[in-house]
Amino acid sequence: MPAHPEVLTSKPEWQTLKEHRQRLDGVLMKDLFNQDPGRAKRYFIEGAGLSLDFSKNRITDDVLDALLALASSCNLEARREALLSGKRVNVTEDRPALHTALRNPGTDAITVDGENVVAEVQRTLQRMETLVEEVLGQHRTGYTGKPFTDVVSIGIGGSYLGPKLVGEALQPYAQAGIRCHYVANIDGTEICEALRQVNPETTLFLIQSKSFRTQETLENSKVAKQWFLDHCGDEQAVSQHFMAVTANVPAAQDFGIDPENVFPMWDWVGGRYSLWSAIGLPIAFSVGMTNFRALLAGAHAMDQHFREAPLAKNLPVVMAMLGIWYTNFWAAETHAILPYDHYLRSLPDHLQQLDMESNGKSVTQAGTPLAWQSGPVIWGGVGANGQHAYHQLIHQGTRLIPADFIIPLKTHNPVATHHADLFANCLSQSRAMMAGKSLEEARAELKAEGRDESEIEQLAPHKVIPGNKPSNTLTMEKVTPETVGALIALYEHRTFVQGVIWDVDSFDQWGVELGKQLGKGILPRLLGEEDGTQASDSSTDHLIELFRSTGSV
Ligand SMILES: O=P(O)(O)OC[C@H]1O[C@](O)(CO)[C@@H](O)[C@@H]1O
Repeated sequence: MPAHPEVLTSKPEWQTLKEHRQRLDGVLMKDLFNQDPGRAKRYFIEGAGLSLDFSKNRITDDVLDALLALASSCNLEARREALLSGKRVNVTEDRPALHTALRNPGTDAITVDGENVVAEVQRTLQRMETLVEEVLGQHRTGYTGKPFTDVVSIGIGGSYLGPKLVGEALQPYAQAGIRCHYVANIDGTEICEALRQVNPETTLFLIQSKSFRTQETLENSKVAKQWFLDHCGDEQAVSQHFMAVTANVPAAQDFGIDPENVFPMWDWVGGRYSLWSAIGLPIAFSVGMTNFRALLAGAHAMDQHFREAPLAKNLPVVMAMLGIWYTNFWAAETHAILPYDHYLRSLPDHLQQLDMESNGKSVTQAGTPLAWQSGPVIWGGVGANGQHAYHQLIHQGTRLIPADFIIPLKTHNPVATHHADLFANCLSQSRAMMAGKSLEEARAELKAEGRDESEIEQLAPHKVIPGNKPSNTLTMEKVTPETVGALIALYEHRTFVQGVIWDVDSFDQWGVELGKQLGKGILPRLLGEEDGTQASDSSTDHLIELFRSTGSV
C-alpha cells in the first residue's frame, strides 16, 4: 500500500531539510566551530537539572529552525498535550499512556474513564510507603519472625530493566538492611543462582508482571514458590513472603498471593514506562521511599520542562529532532548511549527497550506502511570501557553513529584524580569524533616520531580519523534521585517526540507477540508431548530433533 501523499516526506519542511542536507555535504563541524566562537554557548540548553551541549552536531541555525518547524508541522504541541492530559494516544490498544501521572505530585486531576488517576496513584504510593517502612523498620517479618534481608524481584522487560537501572544508579542512597536481586530470563541458571544467595526465612518475593501472563515471570515464580515451600513446608506462609505488582489481580490470587499483597498496575501505563509505579518497589526497598519520591520529583520536573519550554530550548524535543536528522537525512542506522558513570551502567539496556519497543514500527498509526525509516538500533555501554572496544568502529568504521555522552560533573566517589580522568576521557572522545585527524596531521605526527618517508606513506592512511561524527553531551551535577528521574523521563519524551514525527504508535508492541505464540507450539515438541501440528520449517524441525537427541529433558 503506498503511503498517503500528505505524509511526512511530502511536507515542505521535509523538503527544506533535504536541501540543508545537500548543502551540508562536505561541511565540517570543526570549520563551523572555527568560524563561530559562540557555537558552544548557543547550542547549550538546560532543564530539570540536566544540561545538553549539542554543538557537536552537523547543524547550523537554519537546520535547527527547519527541524523544529518539522516538529510543529507534525502537530507536536497538540500531540504532547494529548499525551500529558490523558487522551488515548495508544491508538491500537485504545488507551492513554499516562506514565507522567505516576510522578504527578498529586495537585492535578487527570481523569481516565471517569476516575482521577492521580488520586489512585497517590493512594498506591502511600501503600508502598507503608510496606517499605514496615519491612525496613523490621515490623513485617518472615514466617519464623526474622526480619527480611533480601527481596527477589521476578519480572522481565519493563517490569525489570527500569528498577534494575535505578537500583544500581542510586546505590549511594541504599538503606541498610535489604539486598535486591533480579530474576528475568527463562534460563534456569538465573533463578537458581538468585535462590542460592538467599534464605527462605528472610526473603520477600516480588512478582512483577502487568499482565501476570508472561511465561518467563510465571515459570520463575513457580520455581521460587516451590523452593520456598520445600524449605518452609507451610502453604500459609506463602502470603507472608510473596507479593505481586500486576493489573491482573485474579491471576495473582490464583497463584496464591493474598489480594492484600497485590499492588496495582493500570492499563494506561506501558510496561517500559512503569518503573515509576509500584513496579518501582525494588527501588523503594533499596533506597527508601523518600528517595523514591525524589526520583518521581525529578521526572516530574522533566515533564514540566517538556510541557513548557519553547521547542528550541526543550531538551527532549531538541534531542529527538537531532535523532530524526541523522536517521532520516543522514541514513544513520544506530544511536549509541555512552554513560560515563558506573552507576548508570544499565542505562543503555533500559533505553534499548524503551526506544526500540516503542519506535521499532513499520506502519503509521493508520496502518499504512512507512515510507521513511523509524527507530534506529539503540546500543551502548559504559565509558571508558567502550573506548577499548567499539569506539574504534565509531571513529574509523564506515558507518555514521551519533552518540550521547552522559556524565555527572561530580562523583560520589572522589578517589585520586579519577573523576577528572574520566571526564577527560569523555571530552576527548567527543572531540575526536568531531575533529578527527587529517592525512596531513597523521603525516606530521609520524614525521615527529622519526619515521622515514616510506613508513609515513604506508602508515598515514591508517591513522586518519575522518571526524565530523556527531554527539551530544548531557551533564548533571551529580547522579541523584532527582537527576536520574529527569534523565529517564528525558529519554521517554525523546522517544515520544520521534514517534510523533514518524507517525507510529509508540505505546504498543505487537511485534513481540509472534515469537510468544510460536513458542507455545514448539515447547510441547521439545518436551516430546506432541509431534507438532503447528506449521514449521526444516530448520526449526532439525533443531528440535537436535535438542531432543540430547535427552536433556
Ligand atoms: O509486565 P509483563 O506483563 O510481564 O510484561 C513484561 C514485558 O513484556 C512485554 O509486554 C513484551 O515483551 C513488555 O512490553 C513488557 O515490559
